[in-house]
Amino acid sequence: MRRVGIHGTEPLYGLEATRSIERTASSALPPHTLMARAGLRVAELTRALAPHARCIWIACGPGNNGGDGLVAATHLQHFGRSTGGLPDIVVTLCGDPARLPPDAAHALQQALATGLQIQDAPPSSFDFAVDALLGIGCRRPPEGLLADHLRILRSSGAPVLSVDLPSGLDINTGVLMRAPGENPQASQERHTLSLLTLKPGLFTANGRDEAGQVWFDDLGVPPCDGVLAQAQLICEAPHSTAPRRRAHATHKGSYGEVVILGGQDIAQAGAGMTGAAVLAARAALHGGAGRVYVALLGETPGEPAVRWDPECPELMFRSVAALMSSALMQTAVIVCGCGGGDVVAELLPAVLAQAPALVLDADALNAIVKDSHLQARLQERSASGWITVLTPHPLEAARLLGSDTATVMSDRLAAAQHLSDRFAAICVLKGSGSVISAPGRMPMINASGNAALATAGTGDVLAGMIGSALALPPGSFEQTVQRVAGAVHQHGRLADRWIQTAHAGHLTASMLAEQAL
Ligand SMILES: NC(=O)C1=CN([C@@H]2O[C@H](COP(=O)(O)OP(=O)(O)OC[C@H]3O[C@@H](n4cnc5c(N)ncnc54)[C@H](OP(=O)(O)O)[C@@H]3O)[C@@H](O)[C@H]2O)[C@@H](O)CC1
Ligand SMILES: [K+]
Repeated sequence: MRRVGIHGTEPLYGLEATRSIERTASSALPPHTLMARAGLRVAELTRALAPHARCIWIACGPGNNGGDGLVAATHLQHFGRSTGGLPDIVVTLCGDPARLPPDAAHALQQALATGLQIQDAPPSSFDFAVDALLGIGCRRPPEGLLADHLRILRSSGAPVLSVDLPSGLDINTGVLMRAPGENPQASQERHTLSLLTLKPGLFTANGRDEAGQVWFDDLGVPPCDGVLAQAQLICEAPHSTAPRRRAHATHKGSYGEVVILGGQDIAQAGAGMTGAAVLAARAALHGGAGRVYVALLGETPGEPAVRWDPECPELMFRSVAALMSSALMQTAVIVCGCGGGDVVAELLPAVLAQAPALVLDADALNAIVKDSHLQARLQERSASGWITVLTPHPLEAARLLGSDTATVMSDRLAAAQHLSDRFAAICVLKGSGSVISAPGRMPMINASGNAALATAGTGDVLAGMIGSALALPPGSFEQTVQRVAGAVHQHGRLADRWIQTAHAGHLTASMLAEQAL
């Protein structure tokens, strides 16, 4: 058993693949072996997480997830007896014992034979709970007595260990089907022990919040040949642009150029968004790009409102006209959008036609939604081997796909992949558990980051960091995708470090940009 999210990458298996691995492993082992292993692991983790608990509630459901809970309860009761009777183990079972599936029916039989009693109701108070109500067999919102138990479990505030998946969480999408009237405690300590496979739903959409700390045990089953993972979890940056990895005999030209095109001036409709472009530019610079340029949109020709950034004098400001006629359009990574407003639409035909490496964010994405010609130009870029990275948040992704946010959030992996396939681009779908996809490749889910990033401007910082990652000398397309994933991961890691080092106050985007390494 191990803690997940610290090192390397992890394959994530959806429902079909997990069922297939389960079938193959079960048929090669004596009956009930997998459940016996699963229940023992749940009991061991429970003991490790709650060594001083006086009352542990094990809430079992009507399927094999409940069977895991029954095996765990049998072990915990045995451990308790050998250590003087504590903790008190209270087991409930939602479901008709006569209709349990064979593995769970066997687990019940064994449990009763050791003297375990099944209670009619949850304990009035408990200091640790095991959620063995529903696992990968959940297809609809929890209902009946099971929903009642889930409500009690999630509103109690006591720490919870979920077996395999938090009950009601969709294995593939991470969408939580809530019990009616459920009022979860956001501060509740949560753990999930994923069995046999790690599942994509644990790491995106509602998954991160519901699962808490994820643990994994493969139940002694090696990865199966021929069973395809649905996604890959990125727990560590695959490629770093950190300066400490630089060779000695290099110079600024070795680390490429980034141009930020955005940051609408306040003279434009009275809505100034200069800060968005500056944040992206600072992030690109701190992220390691050799030279960073900024071209602000909507300034009066000949009278640039912003000539330099006193807090970051390394940034080089250019007028849009000078930039658009310069060789930078071909040699630099162009990051286009960040606070660009409506003006950006006028520039996009030239940008799409000239920039071999392009990151499109925010207003640039919205402009593309409105113009089918721009969409066609965007699609055509990959034929020349040009790189485009789209960085939508869920609403921008919905607009690009002609759907709505709820539909995007109902299957984030599919939405990102759909965008990549449709526009022949690398897509970073932002939000909890950002998804990185590319045409014809397995999507990735980023494991780093936290709610400290939920503040204005952090998306601009990400666009700048991606720009600096792409500014390195070009590699294969696969390397490019990995660099984008590395930048996304690093962006999340900065926020993780921020909360781990107990900084006072909120993380702002400019602080984030300064640390972008
Ligand atoms: N077999 C093995 O090798 C291994 C299996 N393992 C474990 O088994 C788990 C999968 O077990 P599973 O397939 O029995 O599904 P599970 O999640 O327990 O639920 C099915 C039951 O719940 C019911 N139900 C569904 N939705 C409901 C709702 N909303 N509200 C109320 N009821 C609802 C559903 O009823 P039905 O839909 O049939 O009417 C059915 O009775 C897996 O996650 C892992 O923990 C591990 O030990 C590893 C080895
Ligand atoms: K569960």
